[in-house]
Amino acid sequence: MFAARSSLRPAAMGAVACAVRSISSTKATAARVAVVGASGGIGQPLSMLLKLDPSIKELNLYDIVHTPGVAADLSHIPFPAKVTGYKGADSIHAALEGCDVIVVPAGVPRKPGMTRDDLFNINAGIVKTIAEASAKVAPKACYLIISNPVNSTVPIFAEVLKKAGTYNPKKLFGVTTLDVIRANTFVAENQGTDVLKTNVTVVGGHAGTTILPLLSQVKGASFTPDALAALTHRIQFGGDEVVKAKDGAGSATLSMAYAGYLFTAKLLQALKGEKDVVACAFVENTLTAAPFFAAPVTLGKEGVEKVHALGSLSAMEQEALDKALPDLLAQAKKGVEFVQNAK
Ligand SMILES: NC(=O)c1ccc[n+]([C@@H]2O[C@H](COP(=O)([O-])OP(=O)(O)OC[C@H]3O[C@@H](n4cnc5c(N)ncnc54)[C@H](O)[C@@H]3O)[C@@H](O)[C@H]2O)c1
Ligand SMILES: O=C(O)C[C@H](O)C(=O)O
Repeated sequence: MFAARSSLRPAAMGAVACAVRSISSTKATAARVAVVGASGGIGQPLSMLLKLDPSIKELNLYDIVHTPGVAADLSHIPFPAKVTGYKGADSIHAALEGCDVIVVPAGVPRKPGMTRDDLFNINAGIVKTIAEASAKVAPKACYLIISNPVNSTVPIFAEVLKKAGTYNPKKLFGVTTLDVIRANTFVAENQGTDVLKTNVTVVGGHAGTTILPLLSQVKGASFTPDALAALTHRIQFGGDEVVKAKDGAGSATLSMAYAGYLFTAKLLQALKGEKDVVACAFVENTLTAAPFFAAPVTLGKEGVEKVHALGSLSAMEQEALDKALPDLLAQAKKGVEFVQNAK
């Protein structure tokens, strides 16, 4: 339980637009943010939530399709961010240039029966192209990777930046906030507690059994052994629940847009100098043998300020962590080799 309640629910997420708007007159606007994959199931609602954030000055929407329409639509919402649509590969440099934060929900989603790793063959190339453009025109930006499989796409992004000589491990994040908000929802339901006061730390990776909710650290909670096993499984396979319910029409989009916005908003607050901003994210660290591992992170003006230790784990959590590490290592290696072997 590292994150305070406010750290996962920024004030601007009062959800009611007028409440958000009332903040806009009091906060200086500054940030330039790009969304890559802005016309997709996640990209559109995420872009809308970002448009409602008064700390954003410019919102650049890039995709290979439809961005002029999405941008025109969002531009009529009366918030400060200037929204511009960029469509097609020729415009990616213009879209990313000068951005402080680049959020990446580009690529194909799962269908029932698929694992996230099954998306690798298509999404690895997409993410590599975006990383190359980022290294060229926005080498100092923070990069927030949503595209799956996150356990491999983040190492791909890092490897491209390393090749270009622009990699800064403090500024590359795999977005695992959806695992945290799912955990909060399911735990509060199970415990009969206020979901707005529930904060679960989720570490590890973002795929099945690599997702490790630390339920032993939830303050005040008490789980039966059956509930513990069922909740852990539901948090780990929450994505599959949505994929199955959508029945071929994709994976989580709305909850992911909310999660993506939440993490972006936290980062923007920290970049502006706000202190003690903590959120879980999949970042490079030495907590385990895996090169990237989701953990609670203090965010600061330069990105990652501090990666927190995992704290004490139950025997079940330690066992799950030990089992997840070979998968995390293999999935990271697959990403790195994809870039190293590319022509
Ligand atoms: N990290 C997470 O927790 C999480 C949660 C949900 C989904 N996802 C992943 O996010 C990705 C997007 O999901 P979605 O439901 O929005 O899919 P979607 O198909 O609805 O949208 C993807 C968008 O990416 C665009 N795109 C494709 N190639 C591109 C390129 N080269 N450059 C820029 N844009 C490109 C498409 O045109 C489309 O608009 C998937 O890989 C999905 O698995 C991750
Ligand atoms: O399940 C998926 O494929 C999408 C996403 O990673 C999720 O957790 O919902």
